[in-house]
Amino acid sequence: MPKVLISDKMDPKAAEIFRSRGVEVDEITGKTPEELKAIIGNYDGLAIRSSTKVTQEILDAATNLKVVGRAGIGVDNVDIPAASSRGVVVMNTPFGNSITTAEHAIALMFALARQLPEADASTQQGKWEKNRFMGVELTAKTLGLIGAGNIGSIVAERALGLRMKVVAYDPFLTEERAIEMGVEKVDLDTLLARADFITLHTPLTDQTRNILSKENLAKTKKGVRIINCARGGLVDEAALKEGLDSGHIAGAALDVFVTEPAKESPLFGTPNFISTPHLGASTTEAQVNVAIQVAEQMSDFLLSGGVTNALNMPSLSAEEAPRLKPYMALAEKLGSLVGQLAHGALQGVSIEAEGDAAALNQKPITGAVLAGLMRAYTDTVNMVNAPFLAKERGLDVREVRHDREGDYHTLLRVTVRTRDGERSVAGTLFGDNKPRLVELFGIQVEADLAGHMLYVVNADQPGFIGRLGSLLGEKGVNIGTFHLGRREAGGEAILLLSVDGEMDKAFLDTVRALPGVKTAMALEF
Ligand SMILES: NC(=O)c1ccc[n+]([C@@H]2O[C@H](COP(=O)([O-])OP(=O)(O)OC[C@H]3O[C@@H](n4cnc5c(N)ncnc54)[C@H](O)[C@@H]3O)[C@@H](O)[C@H]2O)c1
Ligand SMILES: O=C(O)[C@H](O)COP(=O)(O)O
Repeated sequence: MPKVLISDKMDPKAAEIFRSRGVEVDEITGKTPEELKAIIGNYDGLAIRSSTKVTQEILDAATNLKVVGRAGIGVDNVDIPAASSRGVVVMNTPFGNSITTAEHAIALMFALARQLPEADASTQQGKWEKNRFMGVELTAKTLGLIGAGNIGSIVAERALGLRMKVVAYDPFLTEERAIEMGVEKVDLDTLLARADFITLHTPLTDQTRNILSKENLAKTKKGVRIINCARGGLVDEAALKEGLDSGHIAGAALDVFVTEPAKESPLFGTPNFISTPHLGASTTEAQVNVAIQVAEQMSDFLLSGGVTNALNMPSLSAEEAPRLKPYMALAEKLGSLVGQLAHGALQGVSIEAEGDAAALNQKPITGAVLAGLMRAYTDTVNMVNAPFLAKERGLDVREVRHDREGDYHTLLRVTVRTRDGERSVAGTLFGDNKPRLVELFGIQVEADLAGHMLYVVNADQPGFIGRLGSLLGEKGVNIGTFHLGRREAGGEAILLLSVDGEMDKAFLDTVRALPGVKTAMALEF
């Protein structure tokens, strides 16, 4: 009988379902990482919320682990690459707590508008300070939504019901979807300049970290009120404190903090600052939803191999799996490459299969392309929900099969359409199972897309590769593989290098400063 550990506080429904399905379950919460390491080897499944950190170290000790189930949305507490490399499936419950979290954001918006916590404390101290607490109305105010995914769209719907005007910044939001949601799609600077209230609903990624930085907070309207129910790290907490102290920011409400549990913070005690201890998902209804979903999903997987809402595995029948697996790895890499390189809101994507690939079931391949593509924007996407999310967001997805065979016996081509035009990448399988990029934006380049990669577009000039190599050497960046392609002699050239470590902004800026460099970006696979 498979055995599951529930390591974070979860609704009792989860344990009930595991037991009724024939899965043995232990509920042991509040363990330190060391204590968890000592017992994790006994379990086939681990059911968590946000407290348990599923690190590489824990996974190393989890010799029997097959599945991690997150009763909730964010999986930033799980090392997904480490889990994938150990064959551990990671699942979440992407919709079970969205309404509840959106309601918390709205509750905090009201609390800020009317200074409810301070008014409550003062009244209960017998002060009756009727003149101290002058609030603002929400009606006709502008709400700036940063991130218009599941939770963001529910917040927008509620805010429109409150007769607010909603402006949204989300690179993934299409004009059509914005119109459907009744919001105005704007760029970040416009949102900062126009919003009376700003609410954040993005995952924490390299692009969103510090999205409300000191610099961006300075661009906000005087008197702005800020709400963060998404992830700590989206707002610069020190700059927020300065803005509140100076009076530029009229109020701020944080449910999430850079360091959690947040036992101390310079923000604590600041007038017009409200905080809650990561309560976004904490309602009876949401906790029952996510507990039931995670227990059902994990039981299905452990008992029959059924896969739902996995972040690192497609849903597949046992017969198709071996043949499709390398194609899906190729598809996800091509999607991820084009997602990381495409600029501007995506409008459409076409997935073409040629040669042997044309004979395969296209759905898992499409799912893998879309999951790779959208992972640049959301960490809740997986191969199963990617096509649904793409449809919901108005992305035009086309699948094309060509019977013809070109230079390769099998080929996948992914073309994305943005407002700036079309961009296309193509790849094949070497030896029927090794994914290889063979074309990038019309340039022939052969590369294995893996790990940390440096992407450089430069003018094809003698001496350039030497200069780049010397710079990498000086900076102590070790090159793993080196791939080169060019449009024509003396024209535009592309370099793709796999390197042994992460590259920071300062390093990329030095590459960008080399003569002839047009673009330099860090890519992750
Ligand atoms: N406080 C809580 O208890 C609580 C509860 C649930 C979810 N969350 C968090 O809320 C966040 C949103 O959840 P969701 O379900 O709506 O996720 P989602 O994936 O449906 O939506 C995220 C949105 O952010 C957008 N986005 C990505 N990068 C962006 C960028 N650079 N700028 C602007 N927008 C960008 C994406 O395109 C997407 O539309 C997640 O981080 C989740 O972990 C917190
Ligand atoms: O991402 C989520 O689902 C929320 O952050 C909820 O986290 P919790 O389950 O720890 O309340």
